[in-house]
Amino acid sequence: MTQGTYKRILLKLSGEALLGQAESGIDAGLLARLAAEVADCVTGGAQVGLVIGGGNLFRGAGLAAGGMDRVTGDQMGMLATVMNALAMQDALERAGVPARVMSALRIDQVCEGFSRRRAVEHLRRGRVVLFAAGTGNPFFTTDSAASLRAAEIGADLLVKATKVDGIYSDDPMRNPQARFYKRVTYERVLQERLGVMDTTAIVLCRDHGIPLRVMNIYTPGALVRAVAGDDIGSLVEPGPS
Ligand SMILES: Nc1ncnc2c1ncn2[C@@H]1O[C@H](COP(=O)(O)OP(=O)(O)O)[C@@H](O)[C@H]1O
Ligand SMILES: O=c1ccn([C@@H]2O[C@H](COP(=O)(O)OP(=O)(O)O)[C@@H](O)[C@H]2O)c(=O)[nH]1
Repeated sequence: MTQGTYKRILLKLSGEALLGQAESGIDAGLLARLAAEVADCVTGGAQVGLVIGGGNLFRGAGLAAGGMDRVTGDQMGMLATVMNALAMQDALERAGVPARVMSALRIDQVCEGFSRRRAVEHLRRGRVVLFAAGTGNPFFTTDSAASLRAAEIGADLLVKATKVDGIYSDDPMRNPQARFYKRVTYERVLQERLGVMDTTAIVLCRDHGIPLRVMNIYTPGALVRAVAGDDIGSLVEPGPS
């Protein structure tokens, strides 16, 4: 990969990781650092779409485990992603980068509704677009929303910034013996059920030929390097398994 390979990227930020050192909600310092990194990518000429999870606030599956109706829980999870997106929009604008939240659920007094054409126009004008409320449907995840939006906007890279350094042979949080994969095919991720991203998201990336890079959200400078085409974290790409 050469420098500046990627012109339009979709970045998926873990909601859960936004907790950082905070006891609940969002770690303000971490948010500001991430916003500064996104700003560096934009200054460097990349168009950036962002999907933020909601796991620091609510997850439908967790609420359902406590007895709540699953669809209601997922709706709360989607609204949680809107809150995170608003916080990031604010942080980006304080970092000097214009940004627009577009929600898959209509909340007209708070942000724009999602429209692919308007999203692409915002990106062309140098605005970061924050795709909030996931896909707008229950039973999906923000990983799937990230793949979906990446395909819709024609992103040439999807970056998943999460709590681990990349993709391993097993969950590295549970199995310290897990082997790190620098490069891996979509097929292998699916066949070996490598759990770093859900199956729907991986299949969408595979079917639309979108390269996927998985990297650690806590590594300073990692995003700028990923956008510049540096071999950081793990890369999922087409090819024989
Ligand atoms: N094979 C694997 N390689 C890497 N991470 C894995 C793997 N299997 C499970 N995981 C776990 O997946 C997590 C990332 O997915 P997820 O919990 O959906 O996070 P996020 O909040 O970023 O969406 C990692 O923190 C890691 O513990
Ligand atoms: O298209 C979507 C995306 C998200 N969610 C809900 O929003 C929650 C937060 O998203 P996610 O778990 O993907 O966040 P992350 O793991 O990135 O923090 C999910 O658990 C779901 O309950 C949903 O119902 N539909």
